[in-house]
Order: sequence, then structure tokens, then C-alpha cells
Amino acid sequence: MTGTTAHATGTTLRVAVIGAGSWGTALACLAARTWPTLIHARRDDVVRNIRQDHANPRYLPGISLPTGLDATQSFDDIFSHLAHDAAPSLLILGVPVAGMPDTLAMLAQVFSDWDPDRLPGIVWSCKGFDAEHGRLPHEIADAALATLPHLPRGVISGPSFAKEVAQGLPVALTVASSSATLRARTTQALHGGMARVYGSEDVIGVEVGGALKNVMAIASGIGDGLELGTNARAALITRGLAEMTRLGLALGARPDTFAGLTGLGDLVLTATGELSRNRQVGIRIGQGQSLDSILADGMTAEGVRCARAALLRARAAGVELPITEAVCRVLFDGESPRDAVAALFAREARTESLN
Ligand SMILES: NC(=O)C1=CN([C@@H]2O[C@H](COP(=O)(O)OP(=O)(O)OC[C@H]3O[C@@H](n4cnc5c(N)ncnc54)[C@H](O)[C@@H]3O)[C@@H](O)[C@H]2O)C=CC1
Ligand SMILES: O=C(CO)COP(=O)(O)O
Repeated sequence: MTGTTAHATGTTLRVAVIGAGSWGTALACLAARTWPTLIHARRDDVVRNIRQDHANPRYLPGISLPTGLDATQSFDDIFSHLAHDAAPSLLILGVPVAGMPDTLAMLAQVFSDWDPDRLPGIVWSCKGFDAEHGRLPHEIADAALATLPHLPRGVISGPSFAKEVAQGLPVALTVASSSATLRARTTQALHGGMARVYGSEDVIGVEVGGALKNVMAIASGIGDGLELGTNARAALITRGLAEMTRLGLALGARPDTFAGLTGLGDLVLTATGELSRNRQVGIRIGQGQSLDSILADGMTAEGVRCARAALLRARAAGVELPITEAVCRVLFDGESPRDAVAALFAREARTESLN
């Protein structure tokens, strides 16, 4: 369906995206195939590039964006876009976890003046725990939106490199929410063509998978940087899945979520795919570079930001995360990657299980 057809049938959904980095822009591309879509960027060059050149060379070099995708630096424009025509609307957050508290606090203030029946649904796409308090994204959202309990909210996740999605290559995603309205609206916004969107009610499981797979991708990269071989990578992925599942179950997730797109699917993609920034961080650490030099260009690598927070949550829940602990010792305590691998192998033999 084209945007024009959607208008003609009176079934318009209005979509806005906050965060015009690589993933926010890629999700905006999916929505803009069908629906009036406006993306908010903090930088004026990004707005200009999207509006005039239908490109976002800073984050997605060499990729053409849909001509229907519009951009703005003004939050007022975003709110006018969402409120227009009283059409149902969806707001996608494409910022990193660190940007969630401030962004949501601003939204809570504005939406408190809106008619409750006209509020947009909100879906966030970030993957991680917040570094300061160890909260999952839905916990950040619940705190920031405490005065708006009726506002439908959820998370979109799954194995999805932004570059491939923006190029129109196939992708399967999961939207998780307790709200059937939000699940349906997100599916309406993004499903179609080469993009499939599945629904889930397991917000905790989907978020724990998205957060821990980034840490496992760093671990997998370290192994590859050390040239430990493909057996090591497969072992790491499998035991990483056990680690992710163990933490998820302790926090209230459903076990089958971890066999799905947002668990095993995203873990395999990120731990093996060359486009993963977390994996690239690990490879360079394994090759002997320092974390500071690797992150000097401001790259978003959520696994670095959230590994310690994941450990804090796990300890509070009485759960052991040996791979995450090893990654933290290498990233933050100066342990050499080889010593960390040796320490993992020195653990006592045990039955293969989640424990
Ligand atoms: N790039 C990808 O392939 C995918 C990324 N994600 C997740 O999406 C989230 C965003 O990642 P990317 O788009 O890749 O990052 P990015 O670095 O490409 O873009 C981040 C965007 O957020 C903005 N931003 C950064 N810090 C902010 C803050 N404190 N407040 C408000 N805005 C802020 C930046 O200006 C930029 O527009 C991350 O949590 C990442 O794990 C999820 C799926 C795929
Ligand atoms: O989440 C992603 C793919 O699903 C992107 O992974 P990186 O953040 O490691 O690039």
C-alpha cells in the first residue's frame, strides 16, 4: 500500500521517530513505505540530508531513503504530526538506553495535557540496561510515564542490522507489549514487504535477550580477535544463551522467548555478523587495542554500557553470569583477554543445563 492509498482509504496511521541514528532511520524507512512518517534528529545536517537528499550519510552512508520520509529538529513538529487529523499514531524511540529517561520525561510532560483517547502508542527499540540503575527499558519507561498508566507502550527487537533493513533486505522483528493495541499498531506500521513483525507479551524476555546478546557479541568478538576458532564461538553462543535465559527467568521472563528472534536469533546475528559494533569492539579488544581508543569515535556499543549493570541485576537476583563477568573484567579491570578465557575454562566441570 502506498501512503496515498492509505490516505484514500481513511486508514491513515501517523508515525513519528525520535532519534535519527542508524536504527531510528531504518525503522522510519519501514514505516515511511506506507504511512506519513516524521523523524526527529538533534543535528541540523541530519535533518537537511534527510529532507533534501533523502539520505543519512552520517549513519547510513550510501543508502537512499524513501522520499516520503520527512525530518525535523523540532519536538513541536513531532507532536503536531502525531496529533494531526485525530488519526491513530505511533511514536518510535530510536535513541540509546542512555537517552530514554530524558526523552520520556519530556514526553510525559507534554502528553499529560493530551486527551487520553488521543495518545500515541510508544515503542522503544533500544537494547540494554541503564548503566546507572540497572533498569531494563520498560522499567525506565514505567518510571518516567508513571502519571500516564493508560499510555500503550512496548518494545521492538530482533535480529536486525540497520543497514540491511534500510536497504530493504528481509528482516523479522518482534514487538512485545501487554497492550494488544500497541502490538497491532506497531505491526501495522512496520510489517509488510520484506519485513515481518511478530507479536509477544513477554516484554522482560525480549528486553533481556536484546541486552545480553550485546555482551555476548563482545565476548564472541574477543574470541575471534584472539583467533580461538569456530568451536569456541559456538560454545560461547550456546553458553551465552544459557546465561541470558537464566537471568531472564530470574527476572520473570518466559523460557520460550529465548529460543525466538529476540533471544537466539539476535544472539547468533550479533555474535557472528560483521556489521555488529559490539562484536567489532570485542575483536579489537582481542587484538590488543584499548577500550578508550576503540570508543573514541563515539560509536554506540550498548554491550559496553550495560555489562556492569547486567551483573548488578544478576547478583541482586542471585544469578551467576560467568561470561558477562569475564567481559567486565577485560573491559574495566585490566584483565587480559587470554586470562579471562583461561579463567572461564578453569571453572569446574558440570552437567550441561541452564545452571
Ligand atoms: N544499529 C542497529 O543495527 C540496531 C540498533 N539497535 C538499538 O537501537 C539503539 C540506538 O542505536 P543506533 O541507532 O544504532 O545508534 P546510533 O549511534 O546510530 O544513533 C543514536 C541516535 O540517538 C541519538 N542520541 C544519542 N544519545 C542520545 C541521548 N542521550 N538522548 C537523545 N538522543 C540521543 C543520536 O543523536 C543518534 O541520533 C541502541 O540501543 C541499539 O542497541 C537495535 C537494533 C538494531
Ligand atoms: O542489535 C543489533 C542487531 O540486532 C545491532 O547490533 P550492534 O549494536 O552490535 O551493531
